Amino acid sequence: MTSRTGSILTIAGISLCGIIAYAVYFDYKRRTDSEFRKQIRKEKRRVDKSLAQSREALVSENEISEEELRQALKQIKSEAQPSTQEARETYFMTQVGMGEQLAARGEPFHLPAAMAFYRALAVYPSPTELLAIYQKTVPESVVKIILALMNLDFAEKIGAYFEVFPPKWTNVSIQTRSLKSATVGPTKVLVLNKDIAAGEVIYKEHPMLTCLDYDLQLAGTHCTHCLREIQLGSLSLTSSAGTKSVFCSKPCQVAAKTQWHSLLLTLDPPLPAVLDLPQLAPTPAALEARRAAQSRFTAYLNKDSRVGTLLMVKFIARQLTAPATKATGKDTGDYTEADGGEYQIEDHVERWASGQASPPPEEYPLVVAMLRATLPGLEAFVNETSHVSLLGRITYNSFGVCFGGGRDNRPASTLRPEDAELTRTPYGTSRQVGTALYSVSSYLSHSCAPNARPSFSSGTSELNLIATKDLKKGDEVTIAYVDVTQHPGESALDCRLRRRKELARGWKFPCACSRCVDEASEK
Ligand SMILES: C[S@@+](CC[C@H](N)C(=O)[O-])C[C@H]1O[C@@H](n2cnc3c(N)ncnc32)[C@H](O)[C@@H]1O
Repeated sequence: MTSRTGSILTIAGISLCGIIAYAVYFDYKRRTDSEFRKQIRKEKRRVDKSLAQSREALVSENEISEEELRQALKQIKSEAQPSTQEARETYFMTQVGMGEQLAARGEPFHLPAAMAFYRALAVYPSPTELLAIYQKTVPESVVKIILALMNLDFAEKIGAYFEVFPPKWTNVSIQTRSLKSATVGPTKVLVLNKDIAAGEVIYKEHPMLTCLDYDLQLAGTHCTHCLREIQLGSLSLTSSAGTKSVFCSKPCQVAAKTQWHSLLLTLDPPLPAVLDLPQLAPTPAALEARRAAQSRFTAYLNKDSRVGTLLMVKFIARQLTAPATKATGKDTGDYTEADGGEYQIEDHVERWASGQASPPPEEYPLVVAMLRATLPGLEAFVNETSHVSLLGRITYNSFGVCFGGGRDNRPASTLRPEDAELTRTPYGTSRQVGTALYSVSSYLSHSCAPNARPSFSSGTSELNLIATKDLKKGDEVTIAYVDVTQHPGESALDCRLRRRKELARGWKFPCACSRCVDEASEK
C-alpha cells in the first residue's frame, strides 16, 4: 500500500466505520430533497460546462477520447456490485489501492486508475466527501477523468429517462405538447405508440403506493394493500398503538409490512435486513419515544382522514425499504428497471407535475418527530419546503380507485371543501374506496370528452386503461379527472360549470379540451 492509499483509507475509514448506517439516509436525502436536487442541477449545468471544456482538453491533449470514456463507464456498469457490507468494504479498499498503484505508473494508466477510483466512489456512503479526498490526494489529471466519468454517468441517467420510460409494453410514450389554452403552457402527455380499438386495454399498471379510505380501514372490509374487498379470511398487522390493518392475502401482508408498516407503525428494526447494515440497539426510552411519536402522528392522520400525508410518509418509507421490497418480488409499479433504465421510486415522483399543498402548521413537526424517533437522521428526508412540495406532488397525481360505478356510503370529509382530498376518477372522489399513485398514469391529461377510462376490473388497485374510442398511433390519451356526465335535470351549461369548477379547484387549470372549446363557441 502506498502512503497516499494509506491516507485515503484513513480519512475515508473514519466515515466507513462511523456512518455507514446513516449514509443510506443521506444518500436518500440527496435523491429526495427537491431543493438539494435543484442545487445539484444548477451545479450540474456549471459542471457540465466546465467538464465539456475539460473533456475537450482531455481529448485535445490526446489523453483520452469521449468514446474511451463511454466504454469505460459501460465496463464499470456491467460489473457485479458487492452486496454485503463486508464485501463493500473489501471492494472499496481493493479499488482504492489499485487506483493508487495504476496512477503512480504514469499517464497511460490514468484511465484505468480513474476507473478504479470511480468504482470505489460507487460503494462509498458519501461520494462527495470521497471526491474531496481524491482532490487532495490523487493526481489532478486522474481526478479530471473521475469527474468526466461522473458527469457522463449523470447525463446518461437523466437524459435517457423519457427514452426508456414508460416501458414499451405500455404502448404509450410521454411527449411534451402545448394544449389549446392561453393559460396552460407546454405540458407532458401520454401518446399512443400503436393503433388501439375501442374497448381494448392500452396498458395495465400496478400502483406504487395506495391508501385505503379511512372508514374502510376501520371497518376492516378491504385489503389495506391492494384495496380489494375481503371475501374469505383475512390476515392482519398490528401497529404499536394496537390498531389493525387487514389484508386479503399473504403477499399483500408481506408487501405492506416490508414497504412501510414495520418502519412507520411498529417498534421493529427500521432498516431492512437485506441492506445488511448494523442495526442500532434502541434503549427502552428510545422505543417508548418512537411509540409515542407514532401514536401522535397516527392521531393527527385519523382526525381528518389525511390521505396525502399518509401517502407521503409511505413514500419516504418506500425509499428506504426499496431493496427489501425488491426481494419480495411483488410488483410495485415503480419500474425500477424500465426498459434498461435503472430508477428509484423517487426518480419518477420528482418528475411529476405539482400542485399547491397547504398542510396545517402542526403537520411538519409531527412528521419530523415521527421519523426522528424511528431512526435519528431519517428526518433529513424532508425539510419544510420539500414537505410542502412533496405533498403537493402526491395529492396532485393521486387517482381514486372505484370498483364498478363506485360506492355511495363514503363519509363526507371533515376538512374545509377547499382542503378536502380530490382524486382523479370519472366517478367522483366521493365514490372511491381508496387512493393510489401510478408511475405512468400520472401523465394522463384530462378531457371532458375522454378517449380512455381507468378501470379496476380485477377488483384491486391495478389500473386497466381502456380505450373508449378507436385510437390511432400518435393520438394523445385522455381520461376524465372528474365526473363529466351531464346528469338528468342538469343543463349543458351547468354541467360545464360544475366540471370546470372542480378542475380549477383540484388541478388549477382552465380545461382546454375539445368539448370545452366547442361548448364555449356555441354560447
Ligand atoms: C396531473 S397533471 C397531468 C400530467 C402533466 N401534464 C405533466 O406535465 O406532468 C395535470 C396537469 O396537466 C395539464 N392538463 C391536463 N389536462 C388538461 C386539460 N384538459 N386542459 C389544460 N391542461 C391540462 C395541466 O397543466 C394540469 O396542471
